[in-house]
Amino acid sequence: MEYISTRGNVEARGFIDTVLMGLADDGGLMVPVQIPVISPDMLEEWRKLSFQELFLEIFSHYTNDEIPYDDLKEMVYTSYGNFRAPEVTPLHKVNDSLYVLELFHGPTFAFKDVALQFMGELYSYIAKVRGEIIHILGATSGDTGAAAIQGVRGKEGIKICILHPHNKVSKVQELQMTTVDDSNVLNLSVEGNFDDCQKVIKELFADLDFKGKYHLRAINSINFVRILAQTVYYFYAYLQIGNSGSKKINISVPSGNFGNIFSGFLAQKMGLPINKLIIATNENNILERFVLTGEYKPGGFTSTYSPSMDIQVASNFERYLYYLLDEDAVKLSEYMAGLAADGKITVDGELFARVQADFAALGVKNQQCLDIIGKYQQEYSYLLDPHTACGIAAYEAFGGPDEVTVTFATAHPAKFDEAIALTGIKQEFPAPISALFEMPQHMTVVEHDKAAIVRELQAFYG
Ligand SMILES: Cc1ncc(COP(=O)(O)O)c(C=O)c1O
Ligand SMILES: N[C@@H](CCOP(=O)(O)O)C(=O)O
Repeated sequence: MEYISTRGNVEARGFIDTVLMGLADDGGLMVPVQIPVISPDMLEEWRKLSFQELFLEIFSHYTNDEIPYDDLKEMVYTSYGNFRAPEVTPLHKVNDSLYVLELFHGPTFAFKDVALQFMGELYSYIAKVRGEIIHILGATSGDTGAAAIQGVRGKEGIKICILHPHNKVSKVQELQMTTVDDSNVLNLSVEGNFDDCQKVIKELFADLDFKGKYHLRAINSINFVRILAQTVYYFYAYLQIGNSGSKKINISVPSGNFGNIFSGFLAQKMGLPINKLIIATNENNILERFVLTGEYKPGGFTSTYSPSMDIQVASNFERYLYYLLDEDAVKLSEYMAGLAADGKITVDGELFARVQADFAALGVKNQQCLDIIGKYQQEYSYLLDPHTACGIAAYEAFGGPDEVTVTFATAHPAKFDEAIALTGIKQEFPAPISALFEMPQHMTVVEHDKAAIVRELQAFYG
């Protein structure tokens, strides 16, 4: 398997080089030359596999034996050894038409742990066997940063710098990142929003001299390995539901940077028969507007009760557009140039019809999000975090009578008590979260100014 850029100007390369490249050197995103297709018989075989075994099967189609099987296996088992659920991502049945896939049993209580605990092991492995210097640079609206830091803290040969928007992440998210005192971790708290943080890091990755000189590596979903690791739980959820009779299976995904739902799109292309892929967003509803109107137009940032999804510029939209344009890198580059020049992309006609066939989408208002949390607590004694609540609202909007919907629970409610408290519900924090409130914090507050951020990075990476 080789990997190329959505923009067509990067020579094809293997798995490890793709991981190391992160953002493609031509400013695009790396994708496999050909997506492997899993036959229905093979899928049936996979039904009996554990999460870890499924992970190994899926990755074997992508890694070209660049990592010996036993090494990969060890990384996978180590990555999920510290999850609080033996199934890694257990499926919780709410009622006959709704399941919740709990993706929050990792060390930082959010779905990002699933891919990032593995990426921590992978980067550590690459540092050892290839002698590569690993200087991670990432942007976060709260969860990616916490999971990535946890995945690599204290690891030899690795340094990590994470930019988060100052005072725009939840208190628990901030504490998870900033109470880590390992010397290989730097937290920059940027006066701005997540889009501002992501824009700076993308500019730095696109500056090939800077990227090369400081050995910058990506942990955000611009890195294809993040997307691939996230496909595993789509397969796992689908196969765990077992025989749903004649019912079709939908998946509802709280969405922001479009990485998680793109993993579902990839799983579908690999042959997983998902019925509807449902995009759930909050009031930053750029993705809903795209699915409803064909216009993708970032702008009008709003702070909401689901802050991790307060995102306007969705990184992986480019990967989807590439497939929508039938893998035509020239056309894709024209669309992206149009986005840079006009601030929007519009698709119509047959392309727009395909978008509407690929996704359903709902932007959930703040009050509706709180109402859903209250309703599920009252009716099912099941406490949702505000991101998951958006996913449930979208299930309620799009789930059909002959369908079962799996909604992804992307975070534990304890991470977002600011919103939960507004519903009047009092929750108990898990011990590792309570402990954070007693620990000293380490972060540097910086202006939203690229030059100031670069100075911090130069001093840190050396
Ligand atoms: C809790 C939570 N839910 C949903 C999302 C949205 O996921 P994605 O950015 O992959 O669309 C995020 C952040 O990305 C998140 O942290
Ligand atoms: N919500 C995310 C935003 C970054 O998304 P990523 O999937 O590209 O890492 C976060 O928690 O930081």
